[in-house]
Amino acid sequence: MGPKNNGDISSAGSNGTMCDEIPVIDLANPDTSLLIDQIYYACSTWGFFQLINHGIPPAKIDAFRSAMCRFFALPYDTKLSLKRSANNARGYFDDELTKRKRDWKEALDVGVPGSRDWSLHDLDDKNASLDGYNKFPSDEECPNFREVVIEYFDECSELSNRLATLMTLALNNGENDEGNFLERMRVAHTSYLRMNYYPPCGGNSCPGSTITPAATDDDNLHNNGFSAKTASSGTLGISPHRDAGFLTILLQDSDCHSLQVARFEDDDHIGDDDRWVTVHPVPGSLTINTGDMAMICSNGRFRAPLHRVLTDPARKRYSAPYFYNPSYDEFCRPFAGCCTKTNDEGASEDTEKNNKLQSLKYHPCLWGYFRALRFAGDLCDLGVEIQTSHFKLGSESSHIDKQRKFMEVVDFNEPFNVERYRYILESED
Ligand SMILES: O=C(O)CCC(=O)C(=O)O
Ligand SMILES: [Fe+2]
Repeated sequence: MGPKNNGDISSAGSNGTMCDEIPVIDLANPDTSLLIDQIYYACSTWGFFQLINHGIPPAKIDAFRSAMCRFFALPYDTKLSLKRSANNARGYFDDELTKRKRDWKEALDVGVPGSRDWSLHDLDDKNASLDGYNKFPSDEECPNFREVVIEYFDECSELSNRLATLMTLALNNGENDEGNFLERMRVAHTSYLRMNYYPPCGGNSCPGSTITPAATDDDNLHNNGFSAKTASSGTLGISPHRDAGFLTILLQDSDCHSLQVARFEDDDHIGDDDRWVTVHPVPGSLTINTGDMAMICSNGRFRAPLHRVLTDPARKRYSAPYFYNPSYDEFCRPFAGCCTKTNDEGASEDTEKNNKLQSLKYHPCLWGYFRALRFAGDLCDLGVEIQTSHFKLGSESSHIDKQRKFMEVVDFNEPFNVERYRYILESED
């Protein structure tokens, strides 16, 4: 059971309904049980919160932010030379598909090396992993970029571990029953940091482009080959999606209000503007959200919230989500503290506590399989995108069987290749 008290009166109306601002949580709060209550409330209602006093030194954030701007200002050809490919999920790209639609942005993904040793050459064989190899610009092309990004990455890894611990405490009544899961994730996480650049783009015109965004996805709208969709409120930088991993730490510009969170989830009305609440970043804060794996581990108590990004008609926007992900071979399953025990596990001994718990809602989900399918779906159309709903008990999804077959043949120390596994992956769902 989660804490009783939502712990954040600024986020709840007097009648218990939510106000339309995502909660702000102070990580330096010395009252740990209040902090845990606040995290439970935020993750189970919005799935989003803004974190202040998070402990990452402002100087490291500033250095990282300016390195990111320097990178995107490089000549297009230099960035293209770092392009990710069908068998390397890491690198530069400007053609991402979210929900099978192209986004209006450029991005660079870097992730924890397979060797977990940043001092090796990026293309060293020991650095191979399911997500591939990092592709940093050279020091001549972008001085100090690599060091600064790695420093920020390491800070995010540490902060993520701290947040994941608080989240599991929140789900287990303040008891750390999930120490093994947390420790496996700490030492073998497969996290990556995405740097995003959203060029200015208004409803009907995008500077630098003579073409209007209200075109089909396949039209070239930008000299980089972008295509865009329009929401009634503007062009979408990223279509509505949920983050796949355990949690995300998002660094965003505080003067751009482009990130929106779905307040109500009803797939029939996902495009309607009244479903979306804009995040107004508190200066110095980081925006945290829970992902699909946290939703499964929490047996559905934590939300993996839908969110989207609008472009801005006048301003450039930079953002950097750090996705904290489990080990590829981890089967994420609902924590014991969130589920009723079955009779043979001793439910009768603890009936009162059990009555407050929920029955098991999800099958275990192999993170490496989920990740591989999301990446494959970013690049090509494999059919319906994999979702946590495919792992719901009773959903009859073929993914349960496919992930078992995948686990039997996959080598997580090798870059993922869609074609090699297509015979398993192609979906009938
Ligand atoms: O740019 C943002 O604010 C959010 C980015 C995001 O949601 C993502 O990359 O998954
Ligand atoms: Fe996201």
